[in-house]
Amino acid sequence: MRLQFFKYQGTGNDFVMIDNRNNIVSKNDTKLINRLCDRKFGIGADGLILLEHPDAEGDDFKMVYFNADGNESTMCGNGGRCLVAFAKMLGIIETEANFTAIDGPHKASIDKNDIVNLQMQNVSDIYQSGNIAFLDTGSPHHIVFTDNVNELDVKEEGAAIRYSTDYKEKGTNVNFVEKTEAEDTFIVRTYERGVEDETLACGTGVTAVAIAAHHSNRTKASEVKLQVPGGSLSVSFKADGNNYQDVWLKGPAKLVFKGEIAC
Ligand SMILES: N[C@@H](CCC[C@H](N)C(=O)O)C(=O)O
Repeated sequence: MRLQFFKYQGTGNDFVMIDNRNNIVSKNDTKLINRLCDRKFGIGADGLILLEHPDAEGDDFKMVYFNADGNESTMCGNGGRCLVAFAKMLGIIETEANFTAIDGPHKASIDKNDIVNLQMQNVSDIYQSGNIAFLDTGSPHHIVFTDNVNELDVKEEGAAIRYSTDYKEKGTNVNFVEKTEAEDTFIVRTYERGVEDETLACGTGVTAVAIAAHHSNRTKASEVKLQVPGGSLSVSFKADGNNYQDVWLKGPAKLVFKGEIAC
């Protein structure tokens, strides 16, 4: 069988996209999904996303996300943004989208330059102690504020935290963050669970970083700019004490190529 796929990237976080409205891919086929994401034996990607018919009334589509290891996982912010661009390319939406992912409903908009603004879940549960924070923005994120982010071995240091006894059950994503000279701008490098390596960007990760930076008074901005190895993202929110609402993740989402693969 030959499978039609589309490859997208959002600030270098890359995804295989499959239109699964006819159930051509089984969600239990971990081996196949892992192989499609493999950079030597497959297409190559940090994750794979199935676009499916919506379950919820008023939705345009449903998002089902898998990490590169082939396992279904929690929310992917950059993947959600890329899925909106994919839905536009398929003619399912024009400039606005409503869809449901594993963490609940999302709204999004896309402009003529493929800049996608995606509403993320509200956050109120934030652990913060010194240079460390932990919060869930649809996916779990451990955050380390540091002053030498570009000198770190993110794969080695991220893995040590991800597999530590604190997180051993489910694991976590790990973000290393440095504040720039600008009051509202941070540099972020992320180790992703399920990829088990540094990726060029992580949407739920930068969302967590923006909220943690504001919560710990590292910035007063309610629109935070994040510089990641793959480009620039921004996160805006309304803060009321520990409650972060109306949280939006914004940045580019681009088609890289499309093709067919034997499987
Ligand atoms: N790249 C993602 C996060 C994907 C999920 C993560 N790997 C996990 O399993 O928690 C993003 O853009 O948010």
